[in-house]
Amino acid sequence: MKTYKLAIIGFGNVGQGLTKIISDKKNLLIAKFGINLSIVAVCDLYKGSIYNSNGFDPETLLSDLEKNGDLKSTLAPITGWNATETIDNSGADILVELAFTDLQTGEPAVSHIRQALNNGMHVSMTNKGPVALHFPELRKLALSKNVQIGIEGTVMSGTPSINLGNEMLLAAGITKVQGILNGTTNYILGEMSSGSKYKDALKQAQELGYAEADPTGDVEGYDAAAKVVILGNLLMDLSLTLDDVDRQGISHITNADIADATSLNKHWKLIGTVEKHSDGFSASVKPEMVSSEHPLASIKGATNAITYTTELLGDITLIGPGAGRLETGYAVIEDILLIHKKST
Ligand SMILES: NC(=O)c1ccc[n+]([C@@H]2O[C@H](COP(=O)([O-])OP(=O)(O)OC[C@H]3O[C@@H](n4cnc5c(N)ncnc54)[C@H](O)[C@@H]3O)[C@@H](O)[C@H]2O)c1
Ligand SMILES: N[C@@H](CCO)C(=O)O
Repeated sequence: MKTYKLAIIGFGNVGQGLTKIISDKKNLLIAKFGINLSIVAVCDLYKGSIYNSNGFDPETLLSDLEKNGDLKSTLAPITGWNATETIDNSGADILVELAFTDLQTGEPAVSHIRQALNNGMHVSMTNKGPVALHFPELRKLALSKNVQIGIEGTVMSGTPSINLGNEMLLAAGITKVQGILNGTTNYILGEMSSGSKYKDALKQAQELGYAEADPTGDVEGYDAAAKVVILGNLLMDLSLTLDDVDRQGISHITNADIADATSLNKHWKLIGTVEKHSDGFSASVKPEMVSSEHPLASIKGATNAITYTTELLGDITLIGPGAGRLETGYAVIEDILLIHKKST
C-alpha cells in the first residue's frame, strides 16, 4: 500500500468536501487502489494552520470546524505555518491547492504551485487561476521535476471533463468545445425561471458552495471564460488568454427576460464556446435563449454539460455536476488516482 501525505492549502467548501470523501472512502481507496490518503497539513488564511506528521483524523477536522468555526483549537504538534512554510516543511507528497481563484494574476496559488513543484511535490488544484494563466510554464516545470499536476476540478468539478478530453479524445482531433461551464449561473437562471429573484438565487448558490468567493467571477462570465481558455489551450493547442474570449455575463438578465423566454418555450443558458477555424479560432461566453427541445435546455441546477466536437467521432457530450463541495472534492481524488497510476 502506498501512503500519500497531503498538504491542503485552503479549507473552504472544496477542502471540506475532500476531507469528507477521504474519511468516507478510506477503506475503498485502500482496497481498490492500494492508496492511503493522509492529511498531514491544513493551511487556511482564516481557519488556521495545523501540521501533524502522522496525519489528522479527517472526521476530527470536520467536527472541530463545525464546533468552533475554525481549526485553531485542533490538537496539532505544530500550528501557525503560512502556505510557504507548509509547502517547505510538511514533507507532503502532494500539494492540494484550494485557495481563492484570482483570474488576473493567479496569485498566490501560482507561487504555491511553483514552490511545491520545485520541492518535488505533485500538485492537485481546483483553483482555475494558475491553469488559465500559467499552465504551459507549470507543466514544463513539473516535467523537469518528474512530478504530476492534476487539474480535473478546474472544469466541471468532479465530472471528468479534462481527463476525458485530454486522455481519451485528444487523438480524435477536437475542433470545438461548447457547453454550460458554470454551475452558479445555471442554478441562478433556473431558480429565476421558477420565480426567484436574482439576488435570492445568488445567495442560495453561495450557501450551497457553488459560487466563487467573489461571485462577480461567476455572474459576469469570467469563470466560464477561464474554463474556455483552459479547454482551448489544453485540448485544442491554442494559446488563448482571457482577453481572447468575447465575454458577457448574466447579471443584466431580469425576471421579465426570463418570462419572455418562457412565453416562447425557451430557456436562458450561459454558453461557453471555443472553436478552431481554418484561419484561427473563436472563443466566447454569452447568455443565449435555447428552445425547450435543445439538449442544453434540460441541464438544470449546478449541472454542467460539454460537447466535444471531434474529427473522428463527431460530437460527444458529457453531462454532470459543475460545482459543489463533494463534487469538486472528488476531482482531487481523481487527480490523485491519476498521479498514482502515472507514477507507479
Ligand atoms: N466550490 C466549487 O464548487 C468549486 C468548483 C471548482 C473549482 N473551485 C475552485 O476551488 C477553489 C476553492 O473553492 P472553495 O469553494 O472551497 O472556496 P472557498 O472560498 O470556500 O474556500 C477557499 C479557502 O481558501 C482560503 N485561502 C484563501 N487564500 C489563502 C491563502 N493564501 N493561504 C491559505 N488559505 C487561503 C480561504 O480562507 C478559504 O477558506 C477556488 O479556487 C475555486 O475557484 C470551486
Ligand atoms: N463557481 C464555479 C465553481 C466551479 O468551477 C461554478 O459555479 O461553476
